[in-house]
Formats: sequence, structure tokens, C-alpha cells
Amino acid sequence: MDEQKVLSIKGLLDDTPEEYLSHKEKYENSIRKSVLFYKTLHSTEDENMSVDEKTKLNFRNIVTSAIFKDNSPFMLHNSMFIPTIMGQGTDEQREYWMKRAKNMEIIGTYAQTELGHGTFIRGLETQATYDPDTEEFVLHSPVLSSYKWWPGGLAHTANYCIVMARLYIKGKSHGIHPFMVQIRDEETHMPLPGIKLGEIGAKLGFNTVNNGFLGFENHRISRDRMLMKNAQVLKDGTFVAGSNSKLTYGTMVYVRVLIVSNMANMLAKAVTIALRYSAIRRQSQPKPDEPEPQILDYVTQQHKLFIAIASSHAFYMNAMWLWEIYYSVSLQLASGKLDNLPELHALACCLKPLSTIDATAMIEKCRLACGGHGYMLSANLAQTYGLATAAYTYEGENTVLLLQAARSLVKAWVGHVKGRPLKGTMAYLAGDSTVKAWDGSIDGIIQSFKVVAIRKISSVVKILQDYEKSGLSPEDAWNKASVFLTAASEAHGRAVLLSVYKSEMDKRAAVLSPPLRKVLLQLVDLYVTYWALEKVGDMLLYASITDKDVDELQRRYIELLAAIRPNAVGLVDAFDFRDEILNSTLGAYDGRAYERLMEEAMKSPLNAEPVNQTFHKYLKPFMRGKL
Ligand SMILES: CCC/C=C/C(=O)SCCNC(=O)CCNC(=O)[C@H](O)C(C)(C)COP(=O)([O-])OP(=O)([O-])OC[C@H]1O[C@@H](n2cnc3c(N)ncnc32)[C@H](O)[C@@H]1OP(=O)([O-])[O-]
Ligand SMILES: Cc1cc2nc3c(=O)[nH]c(=O)nc-3n(C[C@H](O)[C@H](O)[C@H](O)COP(=O)(O)OP(=O)(O)OC[C@H]3O[C@@H](n4cnc5c(N)ncnc54)[C@H](O)[C@@H]3O)c2cc1C
Repeated sequence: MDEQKVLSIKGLLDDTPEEYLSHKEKYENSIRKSVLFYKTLHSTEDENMSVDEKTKLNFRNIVTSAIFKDNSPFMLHNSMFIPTIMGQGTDEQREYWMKRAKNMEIIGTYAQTELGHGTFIRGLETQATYDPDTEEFVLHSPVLSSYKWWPGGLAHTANYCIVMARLYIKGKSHGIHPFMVQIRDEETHMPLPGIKLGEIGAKLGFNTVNNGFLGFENHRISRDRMLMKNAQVLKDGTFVAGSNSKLTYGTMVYVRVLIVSNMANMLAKAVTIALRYSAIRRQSQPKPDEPEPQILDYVTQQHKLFIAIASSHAFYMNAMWLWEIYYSVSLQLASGKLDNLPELHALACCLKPLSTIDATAMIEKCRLACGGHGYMLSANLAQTYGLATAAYTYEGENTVLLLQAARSLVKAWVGHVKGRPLKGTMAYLAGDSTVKAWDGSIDGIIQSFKVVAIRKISSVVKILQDYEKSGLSPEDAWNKASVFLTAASEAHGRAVLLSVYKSEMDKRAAVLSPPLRKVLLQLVDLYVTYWALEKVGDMLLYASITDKDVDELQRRYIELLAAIRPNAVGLVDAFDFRDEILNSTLGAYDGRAYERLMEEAMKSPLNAEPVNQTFHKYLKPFMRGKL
């Protein structure tokens, strides 16, 4: 794609840094840029129709980060509104709404979370009561806690949204379903009667995403506004259930899959900034007669940063692999085959949390690795952290998702013990649950992680059974065991991340030049060794590793850092981020960090005049004792 064309459009990149704008100006500026960006991207993509959807999404996400240090108020239109129409609408509904949504004749969002409930979808309180006389649904927010709260773009941007609401027919609840709701007049943009809308206020990040609240006062919509691909309500009020009520949760699975590749991108960006800065920053003088070294030559600095490079590769490989599973399960769902949905759900519930947990921690480490200058907003590490940590919570809070994954793992293990076969990514649970002899090889370590997962899962099942035998209800036993349950899910997720990274790299290795292959495999080795050391307690407990093996692992890790050091700058350059995309004083390709810091400082509105008016108003009278 002609990236140059996208970035050269006047007005897409800010002259005044976003952080100096007021809350309102930030929003207005982001809308102006969103419109311009949409038009540019649209024409660029039209010229490149051969590019597949996955590449398009990746490209869009990366370029978006150049234009919005935060994110766009159209974010939810693309990431959830359109996918929900696609996933939940009938053919007729898709045909009608997709045309309007794709052309941006309407702007939408996805309104699920309420003030009172985000995690517990079955606890949502917004009502959609069917009135067979008028063939309409009456949308109503009965209590404050039922107000929709959080949806991006909902406050002042969207004029339509998909509302997840509890369906009532003749006094009976039929669960949560998606409804297409017009919330603003298409001409005046005023909220429609019976609709209360607003913005939820300033946040840690996402301040240009225009997150909003929404309440209904007996607002009526026609019957055809329920998205009826799965469940249906007939004219007379007959409810026809879908083949699986969890199909309604489909958009969330899609976004969880997307998040893994987003984390690979965000982490790549952060480590590019921190690593380039570490190559130009010099500090201290360990050897009296020599110049101050680049901070990148400190092994502790390499320890902070190289794992972030490797993790970004690991997430990318896992994300591409997960996409393939997602597409294949989607095709199966389209033909009515649901068998592989639980596995996809469980995988997404492991990889979304692990990628966001690691990316959030590592981005923060990148920021800290830049010392004082990392604290500047102009470094663009704090904002990147703000975006990554949001993903820790949205689309399923991480602990909650790990517990969902644990549910599948426990079920699989109990079935296995009863002789039922294990499938797909859980098949390894049927393997050896001991490491006979630790050999320290990459494959051997990955096998050890699988053993750790097997042992943690089998152990937590035993704990659950013991709790229940002692008289606890299944729910109380589950809660009491939940710390171990999340640990079991994490162990499974780590085994998946490690083995997929290794096997996907192996697949590509054959087509790489020997020197490139060597460096990329060093990253795999680093990743595996790093995690073996991070989880050394588990290794000691379950993988028959000795203190001598640990010592060897530690030395190998340090040797790997040294081996990667000469290629470290090349590895982040290879992520191929333009300066505009990094948007950072510290991470630019030319290394002029100090000049850029000063240039950005001069953009502070406080530097526009030598004396601020507060001197005359407060400081002077105060210092003269007159205030
Ligand atoms: C882009 C950025 C903007 C952000 C946007 C947002 O955040 S939008 C807002 C994002 N909000 C969130 O992400 C909210 C997070 N919360 C949730 O997703 C759900 O409330 C829940 C999954 C935690 C529990 O749901 P529950 O209480 O209804 O379910 P349960 O626990 O009783 O399990 C029953 C069975 O269902 C199965 N199953 C469950 N989900 C799926 C699935 N997707 N597919 C397939 N299957 C699924 C589960 O495995 C279990 O199977 P089993 O064992 O019986 O064979
Ligand atoms: C930046 C951002 C953007 C968002 N955008 C949207 C959007 O566009 N549309 C939308 O609908 N929503 C959106 N959300 C909402 C988001 O999906 C929810 O906040 C998220 O699903 C978590 O739910 P919650 O807020 O109810 O957390 P809670 O569930 O209240 O979590 C609080 C704590 O309780 C714990 N907890 C909760 N339940 C359990 C349990 N069963 N077992 C153990 N521990 C538990 C959690 O682990 C957590 O520690 C957004 C949120 C953020 C932060």
C-alpha cells in the first residue's frame, strides 16, 4: 500500500501535540482527522483490493497509531459494529446495514457493558420487550445500573449502535440479544426521543475515543431491528432459539483474537522507541579511561528490552496462527458445525489475557528503561501503555477470561480421565506428565511447560474435587480454587505461546537466509529461556530441573543477550515503523533524541511568552507580601 500517500495528506498529523489540547478540542480534532483518515484510507485500499483482510486490518491499526496518539472515535465502528452486523445479522440485514455502514452513511458502535455489569453479560439489565400489537421492541433502562457505559464513539459520534439487551416476550425473559438502534437523528444529530446520551469523562487513555453512556425511556424500534441470524422473534411473538446461545458472543471472540496482533504491534512500537534511545543514550563511566558507554551495552538494559523484541515476534506468530483457527471455525459455523467453537473460545480466553498482561508489563518496562525522558508524553510510551492496559480490561477482564479458559481445561481433563479423547491444542494433556530427563533444549523446555500445565490442571481438578468432598458447593469450590485455576490457564497459555512461536518459526526457517534464520532462532531461544527462568519455581517443582541446570540456563540467557546485542538495532529497524508512526522524541530513526526533546518542549504553550501572567497576578504580590 502507498503508505507515503496516507501520511502525506495535510492535516492528518498534528502540529500542536494532542496533549496540549483541551478535552473538547481533543475530541474535535480527532473527529476531523478520523474523517480525513477514512477518506484517505478508503481510496488507498480501493487501489489495493488484492490485499487480504488480515493484512488490511494490521495496516490500518498501525497507521491509526500514527494519526491518533490515543485512538479514533470511529474505532468501534470498524472493530465491533461492522463485525456484529456481519456475524449476527440475517442475509437481508447484512445486505442493508453493511452498505450503509461500510460507506459511513451511518456511524455505529457496540453497546454491551452497563454501569452495573460488564463481565457478567447474563446480568445485563437493559430491557427489550416485544409488543406483538405494534410489532416493535420497547427498549428501556429500568435502573441507573442498566445504563450502557463505555462504548467507544457512543457519546457524540455514533448515530446508530448495536445494543445488547435482555429480550422479554409476554413477561418471559429469553436472554441477551443484539438490536440495531438508531440513537441520533441522521440530519440534526440530536438524540432521538427516549434516548439519553453523554460522554463518560476523562480516563487514563482512550481520551479521543469518545466513550459514552446511553439510557432508554421506553424507546420503540421495529421488529426487524433485532439482529436475527441466530435467535429470532416472529411477528406473533414466538421466540425461535438459535443453535447455541453463545453465538451471540461471537464479536467478542473476534476482537479477542484481534487483540493478540494488536499487542504484537504495540510492543514492537514501544521496544523500537526504547531500544533506539538506548543506542544513543550514554551514561556512567564504568572504565575510567573510556567514554561513557551506550546504555544498551549494560546487560541489565538488554535484559529489559530484548525479551520485548522476542515477545512481539511470539505474539505475532501466535496471532497469525490464531487467525487461521478463527477463520476455519467461522467457516464451520457458517455451515452449522459448532464442534470447534469451545476450543477457539478457550484459546482466545488464554491468549488475549497473556498477550495483554505481558505487553502491558513490557511496555512499562520500555518506558522505565528510558529513564527520565521515558516519562515525557512526547516519548509516546506512556500513551502506548495507556492503550495496552485498556486491553487488559476490555473485551473480557483478564482474570475472568483465564477462569473461562480454566472451565474448558477442567472439563477436558475430567473427560480425559473418563477416557474421552482430547482434541486440538489440548491433545498434549494426554501426554507424559513427567519430564524424565531435563536436557535444556528448546524443545525440551517447551515440553516441560506442557508438563507444568498438565500437572497444574490435574492438581486443580483434584483440589476442586477435594473441596466438593469436604462439603463445598461446586460454585464455592470453584471460587476457593480460583487462584490455582487461573494459574492452570496461564500454564496452558504459556505452553501454547511457546510451542506455537517455535513451530511457526520452524516453518518459516527454511525460506530464510542462514544469517537471518540464526538471529530469529536466537530470539526463540531467548524467549524460551527467559520464561524457563521466570517460571523456575514451576520447573523445579514439575520438570525435575536441578540447581546446576538453572545455573546453566542463567548463563545461556546471558550469552543469548550478548549474541543478540549486535543485531538489536537491526531487529527493531526491521519492524519498519516510520517516524510518524512511532510519534516519539526518543525513538526516531535519526537518533536526534535531545534535539527532538527540545523541539517538542518548545511546543508547550507555556513557552509562547517569557513571562506568564500569573507572575503579575499572584507571584509578585505574594513575594512582596501583598497577597
Ligand atoms: C475494541 C475495544 C473496545 C472494547 C469493547 C468491549 O470491551 S465490548 C464488551 C466486552 N465484554 C466482555 O468481553 C464481557 C466478558 N464476559 C463474557 O464474555 C461472559 O460473561 C463470560 C464468558 C465471562 C461468561 O458468560 P456466561 O455467564 O454466559 O457463560 P458461562 O460462564 O456460564 O459459560 C457457559 C458456557 O458458554 C461457553 N462460552 C462462554 N462464552 C463463549 C463464547 N464467546 N463462545 C463460545 N462459548 C462460550 C463457556 O465455555 C461455557 O461452556 P460449557 O462449560 O458450559 O461447555
Ligand atoms: C478503555 C475501555 C473501552 C471499552 N469499550 C467498550 C465498548 O466499546 N463497548 C462495551 O460494551 N464495553 C466496553 N468496555 C467495557 C469492558 O468490556 C468492561 O469494562 C470489561 O468487560 C470488564 O468488565 P467490568 O468493568 O464489569 O469489570 P468487573 O467485572 O467489575 O471487574 C472488577 C474486578 O472483579 C473481578 N471479577 C469480576 N467477575 C469475576 C468472577 N466471576 N470471578 C473472579 N473475579 C471476577 C475482575 O477480575 C476484576 O478484578 C470498555 C472498557 C474499557 C476500559
